[in-house]
Amino acid sequence: MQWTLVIPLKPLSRAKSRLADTAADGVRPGLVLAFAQDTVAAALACEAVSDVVVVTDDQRAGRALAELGAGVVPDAPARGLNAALAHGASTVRRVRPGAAVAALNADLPALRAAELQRVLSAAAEFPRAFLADAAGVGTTLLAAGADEELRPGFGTGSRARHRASGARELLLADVDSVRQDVDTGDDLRAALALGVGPRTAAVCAELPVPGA
Ligand SMILES: Nc1nc2c(ncn2[C@@H]2O[C@H](COP(=O)(O)OP(=O)(O)OP(=O)(O)O)[C@@H](O)[C@H]2O)c(=O)[nH]1
Ligand SMILES: C=C(OP(=O)(O)O)C(=O)O
Repeated sequence: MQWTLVIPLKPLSRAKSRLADTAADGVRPGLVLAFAQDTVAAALACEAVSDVVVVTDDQRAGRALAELGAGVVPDAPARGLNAALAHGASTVRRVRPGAAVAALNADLPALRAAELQRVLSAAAEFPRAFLADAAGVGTTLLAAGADEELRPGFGTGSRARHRASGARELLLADVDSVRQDVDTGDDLRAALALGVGPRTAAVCAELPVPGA
């Protein structure tokens, strides 16, 4: 089964406020962009991924991610993360009705294509399925097969919300790189320990990140 990934990205200047103590205002937008570039590059390298659509109003990020091969859709609803994801999924399905779609966070700088492949293969067994984040509270991926609405419920406590919505939780071992989202300095250190992509590594080399 081939998937279209829908990746939401806030305007860089407002994104990842919880990383303010790790990356100052002057460097944080570049770090957030590097996370998104490494996420998109790994996603596009996954055999189960036919294409990637980024939902963002950020011009700089849109250009950089299009250069990697992503499609870019403006965040037309401007009503937050879940509205952006629903808009991305419906934009994909206007062009390709019945496409299998999966929402993936843009803050997965350690993402490995082979691990994403395993998650998507497992997701293909269910109408809707999701993967919990490393903290065990949130979600990093929500998948909807052909003819299923995505019905995204991302945000604080989304693991319980997605489970309650009837989506199947994927209980997989050895997919840490798909679970490791980066919200805080500790998350960044955990991602660096897993091994981040080249763009994040380059930005982090300039940061005073203990453990880097
Ligand atoms: N297009 C779009 N993406 C969003 C929006 N809100 C969050 N995102 C993205 O959704 C993903 C998960 O969001 P969070 O992990 O909470 O990221 P964040 O909002 O930048 O982080 P904080 O400022 O620390 O809360 C990230 O890829 C964000 O860039 C939104 O309103 N529109
Ligand atoms: C967007 C989410 O959370 P966080 O803001 O913790 O990344 C989520 O886990 O659904």
